[in-house]
Amino acid sequence: MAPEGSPSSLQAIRYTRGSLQLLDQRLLPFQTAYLDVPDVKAAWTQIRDMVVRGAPAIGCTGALAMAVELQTHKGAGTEFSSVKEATDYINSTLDYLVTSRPTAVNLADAANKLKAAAALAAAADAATPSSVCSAVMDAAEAYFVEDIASNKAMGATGAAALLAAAHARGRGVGGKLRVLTHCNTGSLATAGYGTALGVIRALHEQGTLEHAFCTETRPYNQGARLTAFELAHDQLPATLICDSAAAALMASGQVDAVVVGADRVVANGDTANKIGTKSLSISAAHFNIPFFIAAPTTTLDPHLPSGDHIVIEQRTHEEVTHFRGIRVAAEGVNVWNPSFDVAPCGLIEGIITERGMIPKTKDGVFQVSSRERGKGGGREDGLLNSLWDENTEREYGTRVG
Ligand SMILES: CSC[C@H]1O[C@H](OP(=O)(O)O)[C@H](O)[C@@H]1O
Repeated sequence: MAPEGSPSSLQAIRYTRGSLQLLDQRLLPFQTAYLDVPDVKAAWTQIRDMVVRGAPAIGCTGALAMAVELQTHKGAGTEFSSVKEATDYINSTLDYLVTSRPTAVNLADAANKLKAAAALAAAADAATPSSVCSAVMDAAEAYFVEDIASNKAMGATGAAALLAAAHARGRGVGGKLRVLTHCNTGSLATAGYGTALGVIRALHEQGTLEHAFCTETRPYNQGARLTAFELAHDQLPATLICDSAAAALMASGQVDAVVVGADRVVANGDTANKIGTKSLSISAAHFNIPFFIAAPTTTLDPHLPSGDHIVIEQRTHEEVTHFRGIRVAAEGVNVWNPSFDVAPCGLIEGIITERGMIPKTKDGVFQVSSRERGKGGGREDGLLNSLWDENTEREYGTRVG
């Protein structure tokens, strides 16, 4: 099962019922290799080691790993002796999965939706362990397929938003935009097409992209290794810059808009994203360049009031001191390596989701609420969105991680 729109060489996730493989993104762009994911334990390690990365891709991987484990190791439910045994196993396994990386909310979002699917199935009159497991596998597959549909919808909304904001500031080249992005938010970070990079793809498809700029995104180099790979693959006009060159590029007048992804958008619109995003939002504000977030509603976390509540993942020293196993920093120095930082809501022009743009209130903050995640909201609800409603909010409350 591969959502259409993700070319095979850019397919981060390969799935059919009972089989899950991940493109090992640590080897890109030098080597294309897929790793099997036999169960949730393997998925936990591959997410932590960033074999797969990118908030939506992490959520999809976690959901599909649960599905594969139930199908191949639990006999699609026949191994459980009761409905309670099945739901208890599913819930505890999903809780373990969420501990692999704390900042991106998508993994917790996927876990909560699969728990909701299990709870709904378990409450049915003729519930059996197999019917509960089947509901969870269906929910996991729906989560995967819905992600690419979300990205396509976001692309269209985002392209219109960037054009309007840039033109309102008298920016653009013959109506076309020069757009700067950070990290990797494309097919390699999602089920396909991408979030912020999906907006850039949509501009290109509409003939309104003048040029794309991507930052290298130290220390994991998602930009230099992954986004540059995607832009070259799609033959988009693109230039790679060092992270430290972003403000100078803006000062040179070559940037009409900035669009980045997200790992967690909280209630007031503060947004956690790859380290360096805060700097970009401050520089964009200084140069009066519109700064947008593109994120599916699976990345919204209305339970946290503001960005200072977001857990920021700290990663290894070696990510900074070494590159592909070769030491590039002096011995004996300490390292501080937060993997994310928070763009303040006041510097964000708009939050682009598959349900449209989340508007800013008059006092310069956003009101991200669970209603963006539940029924309605402009896009035909898939299975999972119909599962996520106020009851689920009450029952599962604040997310883990
Ligand atoms: C659409 S991907 C969102 C987000 O995830 C990336 O982080 P990582 O590569 O560490 O998983 C980056 O922050 C992207 O913007």
